[in-house]
Amino acid sequence: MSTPITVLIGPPGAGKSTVGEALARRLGAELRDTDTEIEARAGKAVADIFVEDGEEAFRALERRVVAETLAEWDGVVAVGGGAVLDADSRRGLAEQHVVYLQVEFEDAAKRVGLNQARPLLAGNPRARLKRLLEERLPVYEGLATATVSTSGRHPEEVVDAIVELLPERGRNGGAR
Ligand SMILES: Nc1ncnc2c1ncn2[C@@H]1O[C@H](COP(=O)(O)OP(=O)(O)OP(=O)(O)O)[C@@H](O)[C@H]1O
Ligand SMILES: O=C(O)C1=C[C@@H](O)[C@@H](O)[C@H](O)C1
Ligand SMILES: [Mg+2]
Repeated sequence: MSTPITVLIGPPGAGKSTVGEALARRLGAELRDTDTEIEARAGKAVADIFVEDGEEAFRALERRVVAETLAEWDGVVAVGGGAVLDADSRRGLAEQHVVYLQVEFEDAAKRVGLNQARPLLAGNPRARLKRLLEERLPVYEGLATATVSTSGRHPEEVVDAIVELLPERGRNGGAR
């Protein structure tokens, strides 16, 4: 059994994957991005899982990957934006050091773009993203050990802010 150094949560466009990579590099640790792990296991992109198997199948796989990752990973973790919607995953996250990456709506909209493969935003991406941010805000805030704003900050500046807030073990790159 291992414990991640920290777990990044936040909505699409918060920069979990980008900042997660940069944070892991800074700490000399490795990143596990649950979306990437799900894609590896399913052998297809997240968007294709949504289309071919449905969101429920995606969420079931996500629940398993989150549980296994929290139990076995000792580096940095980035969880999919909607992983916090699952009660079991929330219970697991409640025992972790969790950084909520905050993003203003306009920044998230710009970062996500309109052409990218984000199945939950299909249809009317701006309206869907706005509602998603509003609905999930209390869930992200409720799980956060620390909150870091990403708007107007370069990913490396976001990493600076996270490192400041990490417990001692994290700042040593996970050495105990
Ligand atoms: N601080 C930042 N400033 C500007 N652009 C950023 C920042 N962080 C990430 N980006 C850009 O925003 C886009 C989305 O970032 P990323 O994929 O890391 O978000 P995410 O939170 O992992 O989203 P998802 O939940 O969909 O996986 C990428 O093109 C990335 O380069
Ligand atoms: O916010 C969400 O619900 C999602 C975010 C992405 O990370 C992916 O996990 C997927 O597109 C769903
Ligand atoms: Mg991501």
